Amino acid sequence: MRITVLTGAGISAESGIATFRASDGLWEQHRIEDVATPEGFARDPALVHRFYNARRAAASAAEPNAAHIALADLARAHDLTLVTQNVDDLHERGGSPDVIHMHGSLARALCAACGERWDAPDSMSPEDPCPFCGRTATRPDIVWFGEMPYQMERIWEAIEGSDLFAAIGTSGNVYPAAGFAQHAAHSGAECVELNLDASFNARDFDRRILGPASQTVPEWVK
Ligand SMILES: CC(C)NC(=O)[C@H](Cc1c[nH]c2ccccc12)NC(=O)[C@H](CCCC/N=C(/NCCC(=O)O)S[C@H]1O[C@H](COP(=O)(O)OP(=O)(O)OC[C@H]2O[C@@H](n3cnc4c(N)ncnc43)[C@H](O)[C@@H]2O)[C@@H](O)[C@H]1O)NC(=O)OCc1ccccc1
Repeated sequence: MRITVLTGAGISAESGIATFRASDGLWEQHRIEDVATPEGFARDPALVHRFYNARRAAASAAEPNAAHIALADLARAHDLTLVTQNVDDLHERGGSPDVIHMHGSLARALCAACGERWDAPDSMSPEDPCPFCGRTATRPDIVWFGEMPYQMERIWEAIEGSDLFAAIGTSGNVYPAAGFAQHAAHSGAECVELNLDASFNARDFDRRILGPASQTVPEWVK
């Protein structure tokens, strides 16, 4: 079966990584405008680097959970396209061979001057020179609000060719990811969401499986 799976912060919650909209979520402690926009980075790059250095430390201290591992099993049994909004590497450490990080990755750095990318050190600062052009315009390789997500052609193609589309642990209010289920439904795919509670775009799904992902995903994959 051709399957496209979209994951969000909820799949990494049980690995101890904060989600965005929970009461103790990331957006409770930081204004999106300050830490996840190009304008915020231009205003205060040191603040933004501190924010992502802390998330990079949290991600490396975390372990993949049963939901990440179950999706690696699914990839062995089916033609799976795994798309994540998450910037952690728990899918890869959970055994998933090929993950599309549509919002970028904590593991990579990007030079805003020459566009080159390289493996990010644990801690980055505005003074870090680009190893390619030497200029100090280094940023995390993360897609911020107002920026175009990565590999969108490949994602739309996978969705249009899918028999089944599943969204796991995402609240469905950030676009274009929140529009994938509707697009999949229009392309004839069956749509299912696995979440703690119904998402903002719940109407786009044929059915939903409620509960913690580390329990529902292995059950669903079986
Ligand atoms: C706020 C929203 C309204 N704004 C947008 O959508 C904007 C603007 C916009 C575009 N189109 C629109 C249409 C309508 C309205 C607005 C827009 N979109 C953009 O700016 C996008 C880019 C958006 C990407 C921003 N970057 C992120 N992340 C990286 C940074 C970082 O990580 O720091 S978004 C970030 O927030 C989103 C958070 O959502 P979730 O992952 O779902 O997390 P959340 O906490 O919300 O929910 C967790 C869920 O899990 C569940 N859960 C919790 N625990 C568990 C558990 N244990 N088990 C199961 N489930 C669980 C909970 O119940 C909950 O449902 C993710 O996408 C995440 O990646 N870019 C763009 O449109 O570019 C254009 C363009 C076009 C041409 C040329 C140039 C540009």
